Amino acid sequence: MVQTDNLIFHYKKKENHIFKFPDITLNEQENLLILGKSGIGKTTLLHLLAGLLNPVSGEVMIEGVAINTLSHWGLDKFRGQHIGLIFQKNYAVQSLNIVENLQARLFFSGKSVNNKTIDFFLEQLGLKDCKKSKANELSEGQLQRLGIAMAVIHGPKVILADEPTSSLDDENCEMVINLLIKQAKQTKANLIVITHDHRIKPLFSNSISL
Ligand SMILES: Nc1ncnc2c1ncn2[C@@H]1O[C@H](COP(=O)(O)OP(=O)(O)OP(=O)(O)O)[C@@H](O)[C@H]1O
Repeated sequence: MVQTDNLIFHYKKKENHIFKFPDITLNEQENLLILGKSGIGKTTLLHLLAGLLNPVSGEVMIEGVAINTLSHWGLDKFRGQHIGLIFQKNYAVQSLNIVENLQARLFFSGKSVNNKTIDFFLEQLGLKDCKKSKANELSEGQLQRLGIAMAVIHGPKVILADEPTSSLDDENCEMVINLLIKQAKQTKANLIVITHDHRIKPLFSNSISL
């Protein structure tokens, strides 16, 4: 479950540029697409939802926990266990191969490393043939799909995706969104995608525009 209440934010260096975000309420298994033009604050909202930024006022509740009340350490732990983040940039460890990156992700979220689960995601995301390739040997599209696998492999309750399809062709775009929707359904998670990629709008029944 995800709920926000009166979220207001500004960056320290831009105190007169105030963001006021619409309230979001997502019950179990509800997904949301957040649309909006470049620079409107989509990534900012996603970072507030992930607790990477602190609101000036207002609250973000995830699975009944007001995440902004957690300690720095508590928030890191909560995020590692319950939130799957897909960034515009990929944060895979460059010197590790695909399988090692996924093993590390599972290890750091406190989940047992299950090679069957890893193989399942590699198959679904079309990464099986390059599973021994290091991250720095992958194409942009392959890196983006690795980022998606890293975000969902530990079964988070909330999946937050920032432009997950920006470097994907039409075929991979639909495949990735369908996989995210399927994964969210399987683990009864909420999926929130922010984008200005209008190809994915028909795949969501629930959307807001900033
Ligand atoms: N760390 C920062 N410090 C100051 N201003 C920032 C910072 N990050 C973003 N901004 C500003 O906040 C505004 C919103 O940025 P944000 O990245 O949230 O927009 P966006 O809707 O995600 O854009 P895009 O679709 O281009 O990724 C922009 O004007 C941006 O310049």
